[in-house]
Amino acid sequence: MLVRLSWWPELYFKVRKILGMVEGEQSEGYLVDTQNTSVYLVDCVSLCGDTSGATEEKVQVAFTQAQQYHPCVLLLKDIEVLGRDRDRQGEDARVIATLRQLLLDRDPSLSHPVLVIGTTCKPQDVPTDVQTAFLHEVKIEAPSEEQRRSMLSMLTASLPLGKEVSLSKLARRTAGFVLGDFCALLSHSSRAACTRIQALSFPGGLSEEAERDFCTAGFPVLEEDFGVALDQLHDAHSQAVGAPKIPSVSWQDVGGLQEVKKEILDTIQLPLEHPELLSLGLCRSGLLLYGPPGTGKTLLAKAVATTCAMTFLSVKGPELINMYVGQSEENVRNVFARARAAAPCIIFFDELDSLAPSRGRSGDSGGVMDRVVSQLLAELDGLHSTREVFVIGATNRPDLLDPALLRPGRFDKLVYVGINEDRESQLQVLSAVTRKFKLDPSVNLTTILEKCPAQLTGADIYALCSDAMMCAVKRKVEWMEEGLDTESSALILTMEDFLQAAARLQPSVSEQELLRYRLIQQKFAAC
Ligand SMILES: Nc1ncnc2c1ncn2[C@@H]1O[C@H](COP(=O)(O)OP(=O)(O)OP(=O)(O)O)[C@@H](O)[C@H]1O
Repeated sequence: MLVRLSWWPELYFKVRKILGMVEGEQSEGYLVDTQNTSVYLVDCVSLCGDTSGATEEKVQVAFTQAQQYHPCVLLLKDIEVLGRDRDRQGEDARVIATLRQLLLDRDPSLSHPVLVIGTTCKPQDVPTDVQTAFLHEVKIEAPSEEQRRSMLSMLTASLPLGKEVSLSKLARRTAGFVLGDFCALLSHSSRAACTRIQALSFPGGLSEEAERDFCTAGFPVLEEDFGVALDQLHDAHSQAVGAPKIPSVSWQDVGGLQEVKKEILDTIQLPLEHPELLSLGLCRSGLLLYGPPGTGKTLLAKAVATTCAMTFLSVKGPELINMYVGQSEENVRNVFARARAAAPCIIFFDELDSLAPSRGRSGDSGGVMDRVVSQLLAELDGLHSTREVFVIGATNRPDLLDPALLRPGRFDKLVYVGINEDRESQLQVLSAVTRKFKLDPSVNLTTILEKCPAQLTGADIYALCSDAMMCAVKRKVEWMEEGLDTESSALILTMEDFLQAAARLQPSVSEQELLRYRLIQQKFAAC
């Protein structure tokens, strides 16, 4: 693939300067330039032999071959794999020495040298002797919105796009995406377009040959196809250690919790809207939501991200813990790096207590958790220089957290998210959850709540509604079997569905647990 160097201006000017091209010229360039410069691409994995000698020989051959094409760029992909022994733990001194020598020894008689560019996504794994043999080090950050737009416009230049497709909008929705992600986005969108057209025009399916002809003829990719592809990619990403994504939870989806909403918005929205306040250096970047499970902590954080048009990176504490030495700390570092790349961003740490328990008490022999907590503290302290990344932590057990986490400048704002104990707040939640349902006119939400236990979390009310929905679905299926209803008619929930569900509803937080949470709340309110 051609890589447009203007996306990475620093790299662009260095390459042009070294290749002897006019310095400071403003036109855009490609890695494969028009001035008779070739790129000789070598995947370093293919250079790894069974023995040090074999690897050394392959490396030498690669350099000799590149020399034949000069002036050229020798692009060594994933250079960190060279100079590692076979189990990738220790270093292979022989290969490192050879590579260093090849990098440093250039034929001065050549007017245009072979320019060696090494690429890596793990700079910490590149042996120091190899790293220091390179003259320049260019860190390629995740592309900005403008660069993403420019990438999209180049990659879609030959694609027939629907009129309503806005590349600027797509660039805004793809914070944190890199070039590879855009290539995947395009192939997923084309596939979605193909599936859509086939389903519409050829419901019976196509023969293999007809399908090939159809694909060759081309078809327009619409905004909805990009939407499908983006959802697929975001889902795939979030299977790994979370990927930033702008959620679609509105305040209407959150019932009650007015006070908590206000506290969060004051902490996050105010500094974003009034950056002049930031210059005083008094802004918070961390907020801790605590309270019983299912009270809407995650939902609240998502709603804030949606309202402030921020990307949302959700990470569950245990997901970051890894058995390999140093990997857990690196996972923590990566989360913050991803968030910075997708700024403005909210990092939501769910189950924070499992990621940052009190140090010295976690009981793991290698002190892994202590190191993770220290890394997390360092990253939180570093947030003061990156103004657009906020951290929201959520936990059911704030008493288990390392106290250093709650010091000023870190998670210094604690907000209790409790269960709904009065019918008024329960009604607000029930109205929010049933907002998108089709209800029979006989449904009276207040009467339903009177039949429910006195103390309910948001998740309990959600369970009540999904149970009522199941009753309605069962009834509809029965009616359809009897020929009394059709699949296309809307699913309507009746009062009877809700009453059946209410009779079965068990509160998820017991009286005893509630008492414990109240004690915790009192303890932290007094701090
Ligand atoms: N205030 C609320 N308004 C509407 N729905 C709510 C509310 N609180 C909770 N819910 C519903 O309950 C579900 C679970 O809530 P959520 O995951 O936000 O709770 P949580 O406090 O983060 O739980 P946990 O501590 O177990 O992670 C939500 O998906 C939502 O459907």
